Amino acid sequence: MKFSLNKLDNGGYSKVEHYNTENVEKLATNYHDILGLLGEDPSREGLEKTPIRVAKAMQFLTQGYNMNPEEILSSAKFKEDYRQMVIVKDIELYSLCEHHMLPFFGKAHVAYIPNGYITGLSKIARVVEAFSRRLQVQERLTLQIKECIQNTLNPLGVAVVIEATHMCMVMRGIEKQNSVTTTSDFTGAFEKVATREEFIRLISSDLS
Ligand SMILES: Nc1nc2c(ncn2[C@@H]2O[C@H](COP(=O)(O)OP(=O)(O)OP(=O)(O)O)[C@@H](O)[C@H]2O)c(=O)[nH]1
Ligand SMILES: [Zn+2]
Repeated sequence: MKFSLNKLDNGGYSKVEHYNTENVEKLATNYHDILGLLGEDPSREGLEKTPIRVAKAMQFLTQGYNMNPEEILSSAKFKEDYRQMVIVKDIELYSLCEHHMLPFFGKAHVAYIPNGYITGLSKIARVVEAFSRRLQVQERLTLQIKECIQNTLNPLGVAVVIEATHMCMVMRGIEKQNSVTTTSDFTGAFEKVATREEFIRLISSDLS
């Protein structure tokens, strides 16, 4: 079965240029076979375009591999003397666990204390996006965000907390509907208990 992205992409709203056409077509061929292996009839009307839809969805969900988070941060790095905590909290994230390729999703809270340079606030959220949109484990995601900010901005400290629900623990496996996993990682000034506590207090408060 040969799939062509352009032929099937007739919705008019998809930005084809963001997809790797060759890979989408190869993925679609494989998803066609997977549908058969799952006991479905890939040729029935409702599933006709499913392989190419899934292929595009998977490319979207893993687009972080094509992003360069260090470059994203450096692109909006401004000299500034502000040396207090900057917190961007409640950054939504959607990722895929690398063990089951099932979604995990939740929120990231990120803080840093500038040391001569600040960055554009949206860039912090973009860094979260660049590392989330890959096959991940929550611990590595937390660490990569922290290291990227530390290495690119050289701040006095970085703090990252992620709270997430893993569908591989909800929809299958242990089937715990309400379990939430929290991971955290800190550098520099945030290794001091008082600074860390201030950060935790501010991300827990509605006023921050
Ligand atoms: N540490 C960590 N574990 C994760 C993450 N996402 C999924 N997992 C876990 O990865 C583990 C994989 O364990 P395995 O025993 O190899 O896989 P499994 O038989 O599917 O495990 P169960 O989920 O317990 O059924 C499971 O315990 C998952 O809960 C993550 O982000 N971090
Ligand atoms: Zn999993």
